Amino acid sequence: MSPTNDTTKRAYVTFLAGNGDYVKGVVGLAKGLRKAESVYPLVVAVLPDVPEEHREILRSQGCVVREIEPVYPPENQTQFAMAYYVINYSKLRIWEFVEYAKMIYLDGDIQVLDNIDHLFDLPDGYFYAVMDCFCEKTWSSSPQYKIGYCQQRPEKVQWPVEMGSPPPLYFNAGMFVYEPDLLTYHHLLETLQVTPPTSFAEQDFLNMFFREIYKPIPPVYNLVLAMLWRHPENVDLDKVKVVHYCAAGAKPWRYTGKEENMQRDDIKLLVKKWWDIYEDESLDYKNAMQGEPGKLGSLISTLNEDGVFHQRSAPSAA
Ligand SMILES: O=c1ccn([C@@H]2O[C@H](COP(=O)(O)OP(=O)(O)O)[C@@H](O)[C@H]2O)c(=O)[nH]1
Ligand SMILES: OC[C@H]1O[C@H](O[C@@H]2[C@@H](O)[C@H](O)[C@@H](O)[C@H](O)[C@@H]2O)[C@H](O)[C@@H](O)[C@H]1O
Ligand SMILES: [Mn+2]
Repeated sequence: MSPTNDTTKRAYVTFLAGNGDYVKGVVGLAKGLRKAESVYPLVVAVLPDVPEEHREILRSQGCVVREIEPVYPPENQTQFAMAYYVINYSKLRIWEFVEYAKMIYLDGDIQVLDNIDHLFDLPDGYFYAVMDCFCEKTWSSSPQYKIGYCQQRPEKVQWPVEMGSPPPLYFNAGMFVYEPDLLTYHHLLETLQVTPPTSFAEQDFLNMFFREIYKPIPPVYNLVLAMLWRHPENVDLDKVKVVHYCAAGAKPWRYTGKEENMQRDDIKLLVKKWWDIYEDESLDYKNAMQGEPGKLGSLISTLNEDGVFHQRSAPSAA
């Protein structure tokens, strides 16, 4: 289906929980999208525990702040790969944002280094995301990890016939292109309540739920950092548009360089890129809006329901 070309119904969306330091990740993301000259707003879905002071910081950076209620998986004894993953089920609320027809979800620990607005033009009816990697210790309880199989290099270790068919293509849920829709939203929540949780929480659940319409997009749209040491042959750093700081110790705002792989030159370069954007005051919303009109294209600001000005591109002449 041809995608909606109503640019007012397109937005980026991220998720923020807690009163900790992930708010820095979201500020960095908002500034990175501005540096990449994206013409769409960034919606931030915040849990009730995000303090008003953090919400104000996000509004002052031009974000549209939307409070969501938490989503919990059914009672379970699951050991998540990371204990805090349980809060990530709340990401499912973004299917309720039906004032938008097409959204690109980005984790708060993601940075956009190059304009990716063209992804909004992908045909409707599919779920687009980048394939993940199974080689990190976080996967150690999975059958793939135990036999050394990874979808990034399927020819390296063949999937044994006695284990049935290889797992379907599996995406990283830190970045995806999707269409908010109330029927899908209610189906997601109903299905969640009857689905036993697994180690990668909502990422596993989304992979199961959207497996029929999942379409892989190139790794330049979500560089899962472990790819740099697990599958360097699949990475061309000069072409990467989106960096996902999901490896242990890689969150730029917490970076100490002490964890495994964190002394790599490419990691140091990517962490510096994040900090350069985060500390660039010319990218602050209040300053960027005073830039010469040509710099940010002929933008039309509209007042949104939150009473926050945010930018939209002028409808293209074409
Ligand atoms: O304390 C937290 C933990 C997670 N998140 C949000 O949930 C996303 C997923 O968590 P994370 O990126 O840490 O998972 P990873 O990609 O590292 O597995 C983050 O990017 C944030 O957007 C948050 O806001 N506060
Ligand atoms: O709640 C589960 C999370 O699962 C994913 O992170 C994982 C995955 O990328 C593994 O492949 C890595 O090994 C690991 O480090 C990393 O944390 C998503 O990025 C995150 O948004 C969220 O869905
Ligand atoms: Mn992440």
